[in-house]
Amino acid sequence: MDISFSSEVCIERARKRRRSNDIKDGEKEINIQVIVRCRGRIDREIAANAPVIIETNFREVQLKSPDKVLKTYTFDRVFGPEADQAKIFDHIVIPILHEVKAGYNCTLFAYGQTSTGKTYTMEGNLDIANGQMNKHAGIIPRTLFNLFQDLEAEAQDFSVKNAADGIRVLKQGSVKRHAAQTNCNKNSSRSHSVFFITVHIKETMADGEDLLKVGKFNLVDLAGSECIGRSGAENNRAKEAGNINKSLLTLGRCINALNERCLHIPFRESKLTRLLQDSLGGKTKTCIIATVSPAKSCYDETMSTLDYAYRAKNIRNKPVANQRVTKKALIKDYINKIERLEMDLRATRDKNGIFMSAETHQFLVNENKSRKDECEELQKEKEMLVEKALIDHQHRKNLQELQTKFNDLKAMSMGFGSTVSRKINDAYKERTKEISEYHKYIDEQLDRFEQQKNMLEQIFTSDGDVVTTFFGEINKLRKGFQEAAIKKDQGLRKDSVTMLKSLHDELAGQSIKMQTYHAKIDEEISTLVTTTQEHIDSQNQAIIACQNITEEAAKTETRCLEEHNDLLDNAIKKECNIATSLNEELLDIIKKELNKFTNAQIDRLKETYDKVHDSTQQNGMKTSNTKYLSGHKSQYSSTKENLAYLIKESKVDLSANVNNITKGMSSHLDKYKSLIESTLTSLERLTVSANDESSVLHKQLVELFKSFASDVTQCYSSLQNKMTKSQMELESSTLQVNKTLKENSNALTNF
Ligand SMILES: Nc1ncnc2c1ncn2[C@@H]1O[C@H](COP(=O)(O)OP(=O)(O)OP(=O)(O)O)[C@@H](O)[C@H]1O
Repeated sequence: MDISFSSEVCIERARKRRRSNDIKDGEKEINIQVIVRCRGRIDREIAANAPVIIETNFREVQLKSPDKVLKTYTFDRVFGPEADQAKIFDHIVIPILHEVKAGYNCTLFAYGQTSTGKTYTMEGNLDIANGQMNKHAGIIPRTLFNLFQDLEAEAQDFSVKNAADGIRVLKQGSVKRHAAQTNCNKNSSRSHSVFFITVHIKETMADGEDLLKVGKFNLVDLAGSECIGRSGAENNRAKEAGNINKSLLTLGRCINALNERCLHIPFRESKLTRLLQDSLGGKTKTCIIATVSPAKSCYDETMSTLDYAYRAKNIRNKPVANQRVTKKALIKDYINKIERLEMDLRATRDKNGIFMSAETHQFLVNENKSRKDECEELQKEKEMLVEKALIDHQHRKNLQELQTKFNDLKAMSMGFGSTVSRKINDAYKERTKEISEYHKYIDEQLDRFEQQKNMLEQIFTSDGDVVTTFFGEINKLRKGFQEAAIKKDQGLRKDSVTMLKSLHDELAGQSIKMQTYHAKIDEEISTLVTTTQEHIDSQNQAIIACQNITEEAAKTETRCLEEHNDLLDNAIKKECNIATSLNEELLDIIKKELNKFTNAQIDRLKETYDKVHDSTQQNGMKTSNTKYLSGHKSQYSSTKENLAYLIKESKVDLSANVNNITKGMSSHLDKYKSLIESTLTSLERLTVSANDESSVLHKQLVELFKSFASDVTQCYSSLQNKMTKSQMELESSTLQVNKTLKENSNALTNF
């Protein structure tokens, strides 16, 4: 259970200031301030000879084993066992109090394992002797004393009369705060405590108008952060520890989410984080005091506390000073609030409607409507994102197809390259073959020439001149032929080389083009893949955030409906019980009255009869007036019979009436019950379809209750009519009986 106490301090500064001096907020972002306080060893640790593993040094904490430093953490400030309560207050709290007095909202909370000194730091010893606080007094009493010291110097007007008054408020709260013994701490706090101090500072302006500056100081003493097993908490203690762990776990998750700059911070998942929402990443100035034990036995918990605190250091808040308001505006604001609360109270007392004022109901309806709108917007956004995701999917598919095509192209181009080079090789081989064949042919021709030359030389040896001339011609021819052959060969070679070169050049160009093309496609595809991936990632993130918000909204909505449902449920049950007990009481009264009446009538008749009988006997008229008496006797007995019949009839009538009333009542009661049951069923149905329109739910609830109220009124009025009718019938029967009795009595008198 979370407990919060509240106290208000109002400081009036008579100092006159000009309006132009108002502080304008810089709205700068600042980190949460994180302080570590390590206490000395407590008796239990000394008795167990627990070695000390922590060393503190101005801004550093070192976790040590006997011979080496295991880990070093740096914080805004670190205090060791030598730092007493006064030092902590002077160094940490005094600067915060200045901010509070300047109109900022500030939060200071103590976090740490059980028995590390959170409560000692926040509350300490609350005793006051001779108007002075104890030297072990913690931050809260010192804050109160400090504020009231200020008041004694300058103030004239305040709501909490003095520091002792404030400490009394704190003590009252502390009594309610659940404390129990665990393995680690004799007097362990099993809940979180939040002490709010609101300081109103009045300043009178040059024009005589009063301005109020409001600063709030939230002092939070969290329950121990230890794990259940280690603390030795059992049964209910373990359950408490579970709840504590849940809220501290949520606090840790919020700190992590803030640290990682996540879109969604799960503040609403626990009451503690809902309370501290503005203190974590909000407009409040926040300071965390992490308390640790120096003992080795607490090594794991100390490390976890220091890690937790270290993460919190990165959270950034944007403190904004509260607007100064005129006294009138503030009072008007308070009056409005009080009026709203009074209306709610009246509505609850009168049990009219749904136990809340129409304004609050309207406010809830509006809130539900805006939630519904928000849900619809989120739904639309979700649909849009799903659509986009589908497009992305298609995009991906296209990309895959493109990739396949590209691979095919690549394979094709590689195939083409190898075909071309094979063809070139083939052509080259062919040409080489052709050239070598040509060479062979020329060589053969030359051989033939040589043979023919030799032959002709033999034939023409006789005529030297002719032969010489002939051979000269032949040689000329041969030379020409050789030259032509060489030329032809060269030409052929040159052509082949040129052709091969151009083919080679063309191929090289093609290859470069191909490579460029490949590179370009590669680049395009990788860009496309990266962009698509980024796009998909961001869409996925947005979808997750959207889902979280939607789930959160749905949860809140369901919780809200459940609360309303419980409220209505209780109201209906209460009404039903009242009606049943009223009806039963009424029936009882009627039955009793009827019995009383009937018995009285019978007694009276019996009495009259006895009197008559006695007087007849006493007067001795039995013998002399036998005839006369027997006449009267028969008249009397017939009158008696008549009377008995009349009484019987009226009794029958009365019991019929009672039956009728009972029947009517029980039928009304049944109707009433079935109405309540059907209302409950509709409520359950409405709760089940919590995602349905909340405003419709509200309308239906209002309608149901209207018809319920009119049915109840009808039931009561018909009941009342029946009662009146039966009362009238009773009266008339009574008159009839009285009349008959009178007649009987007259007859007896005459007799
Ligand atoms: N700085 C300190 N100097 C002297 N004694 C201290 C100091 N800090 C804590 N102690 C003592 O240690 C014991 C445990 O402290 P305290 O009850 O404040 O722990 P806690 O962290 O609030 O524990 P829990 O989470 O179980 O409530 C108390 O007896 C307290 O007086």
